[in-house]
Order: sequence, then C-alpha cells, then structure tokens
Amino acid sequence: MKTNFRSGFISIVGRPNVGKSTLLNAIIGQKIAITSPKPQTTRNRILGIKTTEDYQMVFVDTPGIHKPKHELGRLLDQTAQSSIEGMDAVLFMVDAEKGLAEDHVIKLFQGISSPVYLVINKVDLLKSKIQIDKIIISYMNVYPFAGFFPISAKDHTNIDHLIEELVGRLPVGYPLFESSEITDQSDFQLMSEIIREKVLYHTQEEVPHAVAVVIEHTEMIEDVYEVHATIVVERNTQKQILIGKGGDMLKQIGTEARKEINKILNTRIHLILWVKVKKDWRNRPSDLKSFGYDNHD
Ligand SMILES: Nc1nc2c(ncn2[C@@H]2O[C@H](COP(=O)(O)OP(=O)(O)OP(=O)(O)O)[C@@H](O)[C@H]2O)c(=O)[nH]1
Repeated sequence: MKTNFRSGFISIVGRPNVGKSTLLNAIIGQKIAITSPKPQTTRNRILGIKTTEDYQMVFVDTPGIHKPKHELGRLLDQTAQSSIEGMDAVLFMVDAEKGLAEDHVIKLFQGISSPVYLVINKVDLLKSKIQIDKIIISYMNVYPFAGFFPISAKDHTNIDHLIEELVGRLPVGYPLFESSEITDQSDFQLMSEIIREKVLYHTQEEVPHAVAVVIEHTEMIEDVYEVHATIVVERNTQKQILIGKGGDMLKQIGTEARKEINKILNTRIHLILWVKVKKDWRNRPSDLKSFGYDNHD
C-alpha cells in the first residue's frame, strides 16, 4: 500500500428521487442500490466502496429527506440525518428540474463541520446552461457550499471531476474494507431489494410504499439456489394487486427479479414468491425491525 494512501467516508443526502442511488451505482460501476421513479425507494443506509491504488472512498447512500407520515418515514429521516455528522465530505444532491434553493433541507447542515458539496443532478434534462447557473446561485446564497458540480448520474457526466475533488478531501489513512468489497449489504439484502425494486416499477400510488420483502430461506438444489421470499403488504386489496389476474403480476415481478439476481450475484436462482398481509406494519417497531429497517445506531 502506498504511504500516502487516503481513505474516508462521504455521504450522499437529498430529497427523495433526486438520483442518490443512481449516482452511487455510477461511481461504484455496478448496481448495488436499487433505483426507481418512485420517491422513497431507498430505506436503509447502504455503503458503496470504491477502492483504487491511491484511495478508498466509502459512500453512504441515505434515504431521501422528506416530511414523515409513518414511523418508517421518521426512521428514514433519522438515518439520513445521522449520516451527515463526522463525514469527510457530504454531497447534497438536488434535482436540476426542481429549480431553486429550499431552506428546509439546508437547515440540516447548520453547525456541521464537514465540507458540503452541491451536486445538481439530471442536467441532461435541462435545455440551457443559464438554468444551471441560476440554480447554483440560488443555493450558494443560502449555504456556504465547498463547491458545486452539475452532473448527470444517468449519463455519467462530470462524475470524474467530482471524484477528483473528493479524493483531496480524504485524510491519509488505511483502507477500512478489503479492496474486493463494493458494498456492506449481504446477498439476502441485495436479493430482497431487487425484488422490492421490481414491485416499485409495477405498482402505483400507495402499494410501493406499503411493501417490504423478506427472504425466508434458501436452499442449494443441485446447482440451483432456491430462494423463498415473502412480499409483505398492509391490506388485502394490495395483495390482490400484487398477485394480479391469474397470478400474472407476481409472475412478472418474479421473472424480472430472478434475471437480475442471477446477473448481479453471478449465480442461478429459482425464486419462489409469496404475498402476505401484515396490517399497519410501517407503524410497528417490532415489524420494522424484523423486516430489516432499523437505523443502525
Ligand atoms: N434524466 C435523469 N434521470 C435520472 C438521473 N439520475 C437519476 N435519475 C432517475 O431519477 C429517478 C430516481 O433515482 P434514484 O437514484 O432512485 O433516486 P434517490 O434519490 O436514490 O431516491 P430515494 O431512494 O427515493 O431517496 C430514477 O427514475 C432514475 O432513473 C439523471 O442524471 N438524469
């Protein structure tokens, strides 16, 4: 290891749906965090680890900051907030299409000593550079950001410049993870997240938010990994939607999830999905815990 090797933590925070998980996947170069057009996709803090010969950057992807309605929502906000303190740098991500600065979110950074960078994502959707300049000026007027980066996480635009800047913020130190590790999630977590992502893409309104996925057990049968998973919802009507006419919807979700899990884990799985109703689980601390949602603190 080089004597001037650098390592440190960088968190990615911002409103739901601004593209935090998409950026993390782009930086790591592999899908480790699920994404979707629905707000509040990310529910747990996920680490993404990027290691080169010169540095190790540990990124913390956080649930979007929002106004909570459920106990689950409050947990998500706490997770985001506790991921700001003590970081070597913080990336505050905004959606270029959403326009000018918001005071509410910026209050989060008052009193913290870590450098906070403004990352304006989805610039591929803007027609003129003047629009970007206006957004930058409005944010720089409300908080002393350490710098700003207009990017497109989807198209990988300007991400190299961002990384270059962040390397300079890392202290000299040993790596904290093996160079082969790219995330702290277990295979079970990855599998349940991929199933949940497929549910998010196929359902509307309340259903995506009412869903949790639990991997019940797995078994190796010959060279195929048999995975039994339960999709938990809050109401019978949601269960019917998820199963679909003649089981069509569940089949579709299962097929898409299986293909993607095979690819990501480089294995062959046979996925068996069940749907179960657990009333009001999002407000029950014991259910939240058993479905894998706690704030790790
Ligand atoms: N056009 C465009 N779309 C993007 C870009 N980055 C992300 N998106 C889309 O924005 C949506 C939300 O992306 P996510 O990465 O799930 O957003 P997030 O901030 O992690 O969302 P939460 O988990 O809800 O906090 C998805 O449909 C992405 O494909 C981008 O650079 N350009």
